[in-house]
Amino acid sequence: MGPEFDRCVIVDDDDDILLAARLLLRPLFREVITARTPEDALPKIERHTPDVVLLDANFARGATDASEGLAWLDRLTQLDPEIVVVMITAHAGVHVAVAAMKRGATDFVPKPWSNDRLLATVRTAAALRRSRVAAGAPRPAPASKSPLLGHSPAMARVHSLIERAAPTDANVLILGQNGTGKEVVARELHARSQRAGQVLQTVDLGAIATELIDSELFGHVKGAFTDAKTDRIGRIQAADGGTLFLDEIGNLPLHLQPKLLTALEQRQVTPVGANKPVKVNIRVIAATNMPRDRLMDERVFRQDLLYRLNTVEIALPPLAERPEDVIELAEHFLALYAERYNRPLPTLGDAARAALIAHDWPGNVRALRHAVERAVILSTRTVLDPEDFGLEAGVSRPAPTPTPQAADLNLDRVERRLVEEALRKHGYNITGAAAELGLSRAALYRRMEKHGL
Ligand SMILES: Nc1ncnc2c1ncn2[C@@H]1O[C@H](COP(=O)(O)OP(=O)(O)OP(=O)(O)O)[C@@H](O)[C@H]1O
Repeated sequence: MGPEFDRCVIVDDDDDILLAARLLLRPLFREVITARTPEDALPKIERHTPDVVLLDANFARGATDASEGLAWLDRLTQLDPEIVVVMITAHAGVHVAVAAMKRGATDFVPKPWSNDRLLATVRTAAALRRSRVAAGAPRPAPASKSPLLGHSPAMARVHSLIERAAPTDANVLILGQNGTGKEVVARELHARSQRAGQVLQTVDLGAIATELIDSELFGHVKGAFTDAKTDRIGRIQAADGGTLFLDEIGNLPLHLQPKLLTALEQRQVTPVGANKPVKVNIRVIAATNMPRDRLMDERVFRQDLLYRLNTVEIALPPLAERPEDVIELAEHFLALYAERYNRPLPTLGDAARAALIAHDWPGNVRALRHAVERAVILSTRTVLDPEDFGLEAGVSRPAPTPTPQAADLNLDRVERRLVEEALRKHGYNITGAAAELGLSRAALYRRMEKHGL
C-alpha cells in the first residue's frame, strides 16, 4: 500500500529535526517537504496546499515564548482558513498551547516528541482534513438533515411536546446542556409549523460580540453610530413571517432584555437610531444551556422576559440520562458517515455497545457523533471496538485526571485537564468555558472532540 496522504510541510530551523521528521512521516505522505524558515515554507505551502503543516513554535535563537511561530500561524490561517497546522514546541507551556489553539492550530507535539505520538497526531489531522475536503462539506452536517432520533421515555415526551406545540404560534423555550439537540428540536418545530414555508432565522447570541447584539437583533439606520455606514435590517425583522430562533438566549445582556421583551409584546422593532418602529410577525423559539435555577435568577435573566419566552418549555435531558438512545444514535451516525466517507458500513461489537452505553458523554450527542465520525474515518475494522471510539472496554468514565503536578507537563494531558476543568466550572456552558480558555466556541468544540469530552 502506498502512502495514505499527499503532502506534508515541516518547518523547523534544526536540520536534525527536519531529517528525523521526514524519515518518520515519509511512509504516510507521498511527499514530505521541509523548510528551515517560515519564509522559505510560505511559497511551498501556497503552491502545494499540504494536508498538514508541522510548524516549529520558536525560530529566533533562544526564543522561548513562541511569538514568532504564533505570528506565522496567523499568516498561514489567513492564507488558508482550512489549513491544518500542528505546532511543534520544545518549550511547551500551557500559555503557548492556549495561545496557539486560540489562533487556529489543530494540535501540538512537544519536542522531543515520541514517534508514536507524532505519527498518530499527524495522521489524525491529515485524515480529518482530507475527509472533510473530499466530502466537500464542512462539519457538522446541517442539522436539518438529522431527524430527531431517540425512543427513550424522555425523548418520547419531547416528540409529543413538539407535535403539540409546533402547529401553534406559541413561543417555545428549549433547555438542555450543550450538544443535547436543542437546535435539532428548533428546526423540527419550525418544519412542522404553519410557518414551515417561511424563513427560519437563527441568531446565536453566544457567537456575537456583546456590543454588536443590539444592532444585530434590531438593526440600525445609517449614521446611528460611527460604523453604521448604511441602513441594516436586524435579524428580528429578517424573520418576519417566519420563525426566529434565538440560540444561547442566556447570553442576551441584561440591558437588552427589556428591549426584546417590548419588541415581542408589541410585535414591532425600532432599529438603533430610528424613530419609527417597524411591525413584525414572528414566532420565537429560544434555547439555552443555562441550568434552570440560574435562568430563574432575576439578576441573570429578567423573569418577565422568561415568561414571554417559555409558553411551552422543552427540556432535553443529558445523553447519559437516556442510555436507551445511545445505540440508535450511534448506528444512525455510523450509516451517515460510512456513506459520506464512502466506507463499508461497520457494525458495533458487543464491547463497543457496552462501552458506548456506559460512557457518560459530557458533550452529549455532539460528542457521540464526533466519536462515531472519527471511528468511521480511522478504523479499518468491520466490527468496531471500544478503542475505535476512544473508549476503554468496561470503563464507564474516563479515568479521573490527576491533580496538576509540577512533573506532569505533558501538553496533551494538561490541555485535556484545562478543558475539562473549564467545562465543569461553567456547568458545561460552552460559551463560558471558551471565554475562560481564551478560545472560540468552534476551537473549544474541536478540543472536546479531540479528547472525547
Ligand atoms: N436526538 C437527536 N437525533 C439526531 N441527532 C441529534 C440529536 N440530538 C443531537 N443531535 C446531533 O448532535 C449534534 C448537536 O446537536 P445540536 O446542535 O442540536 O445541540 P445543541 O443542544 O443545540 O448544542 P449547543 O447548545 O452546543 O449549540 C448535531 O450534529 C445534531 O444533529
